[in-house]
Amino acid sequence: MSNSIKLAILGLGTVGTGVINLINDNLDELKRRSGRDIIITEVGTRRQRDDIDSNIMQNSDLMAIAASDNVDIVIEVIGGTTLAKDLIMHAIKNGKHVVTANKALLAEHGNEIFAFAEAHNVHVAYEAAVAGGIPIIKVMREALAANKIDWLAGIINGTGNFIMTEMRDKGRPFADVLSEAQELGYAEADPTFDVEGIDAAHKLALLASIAFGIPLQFDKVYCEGITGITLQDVNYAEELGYRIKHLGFAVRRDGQGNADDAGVELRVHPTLIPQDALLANVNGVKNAVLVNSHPLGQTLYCGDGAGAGATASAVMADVMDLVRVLGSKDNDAQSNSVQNNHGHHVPHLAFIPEQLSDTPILRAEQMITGYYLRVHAYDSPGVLADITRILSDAGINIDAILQKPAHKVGQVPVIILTLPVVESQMNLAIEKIEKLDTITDKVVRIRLDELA
Ligand SMILES: NC(=O)c1ccc[n+]([C@@H]2O[C@H](COP(=O)([O-])OP(=O)(O)OC[C@H]3O[C@@H](n4cnc5c(N)ncnc54)[C@H](O)[C@@H]3O)[C@@H](O)[C@H]2O)c1
Ligand SMILES: N[C@@H](CCO)C(=O)O
Ligand code: NA
Repeated sequence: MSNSIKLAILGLGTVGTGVINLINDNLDELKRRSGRDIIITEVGTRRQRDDIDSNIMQNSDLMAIAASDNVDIVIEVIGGTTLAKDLIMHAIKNGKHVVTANKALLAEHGNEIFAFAEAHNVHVAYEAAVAGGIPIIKVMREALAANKIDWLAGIINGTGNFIMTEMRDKGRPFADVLSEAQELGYAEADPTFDVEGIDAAHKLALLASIAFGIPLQFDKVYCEGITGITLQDVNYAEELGYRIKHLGFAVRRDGQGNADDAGVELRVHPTLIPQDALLANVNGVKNAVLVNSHPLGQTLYCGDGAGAGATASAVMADVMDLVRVLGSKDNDAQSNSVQNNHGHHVPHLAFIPEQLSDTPILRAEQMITGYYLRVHAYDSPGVLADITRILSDAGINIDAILQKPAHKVGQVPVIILTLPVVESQMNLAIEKIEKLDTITDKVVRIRLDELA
């Protein structure tokens, strides 16, 4: 067995450069832990860079690197879903293990990529794709392997959490904080992925698959971002003892006796959560994932969700796992039983592929959540009674009501918190409220979860 493990890094942006720096900084640590020399042999870059060690081959032909004999593990960190996919498929075809941070690619094409990797007896590792440096993939696939997961909720976009935190704590404008997140290397190449919730939806699709043993179904994730959140709602929520966080939820529902309503909820959206909940106090670029499993109960995993160092940490954790797989492959090859190699790594989606289930993903109207409603009404007698009657007729329980002083002459904002309700019922109730003569604007609604 050769003592060195040869890495190729495709893409030298925030993450690719972070990986080079990590290897330089922690070379001894990596060797002491793995027993191997971890060396970068090739990098894929558009232009020659003079800050790269002259022993590393720089090449703008990334497909050639993906097939190179001088590479054991290909690290894909160019991003995107076209060339990145071709490169990963090419690497797999050429017997290379792959490490990727690319959640967009895996959420959209992961089923195909993982099947292709299984067929070629190699592994595609993706710790960096979800919650940055937090080892959530490893925890859920390995440490929680004996549990049945009932639900998970997480702050899984660092850029969004950074923006919401800075807006709330310092009153900074949205666009300013987003620019800073881009400078710090947190944001996606197209930052609408961060602020419209798409990046969180990509990650949620991955988390849900490894939680419940279902195929990746990004297209079925209900997705709302943070662009519609106003400081006014942030402040009202705080007044009521809640904080607004952008969260992803994957929840198993038994349908309460109705088989049609049994399935999995997959949703990302701003959410009011109690101020004293641990997740409410995860700020800045930090991510956190709360997992409720049986018999363990609730566990919380927290750390930096984006940035060069945190992401490189996750990429290299995958490399270290693959070093062991490569070691065992060498051993298997010696005993002519490469097939056994399957047994040396965890299934891509945590469950063996033939056991993935076809549990349905519930439609938005079937989702069950509490609500924060902001209703603007003329300050006239009976208006509050009309609103509460509509809600109670729809079987919606009110948890709290706050009537604020008029902000325009004669118009008062009324804030209502509800207990969990099926979305279709809430839609009907809001439609009726908006038809009242005393209501002046569209009802603002934000979901609410006690995280119990
Ligand atoms: N930045 C983070 O905090 C973070 C965290 C987790 C995951 N990710 C994911 O990691 C991946 C990379 O993110 P990043 O932040 O490093 O992006 P980036 O834009 O900083 O880096 C990508 C690099 O790839 C290069 N590249 C693109 N196409 C190329 C080509 N054809 N040939 C050569 N080079 C090419 C670009 O020039 C750029 O330098 C993305 O999939 C992203 O979603 C990023
Ligand atoms: N843009 C992503 C990078 C980490 O996946 C974020 O801000 O969370
Ligand atoms: Na991670």
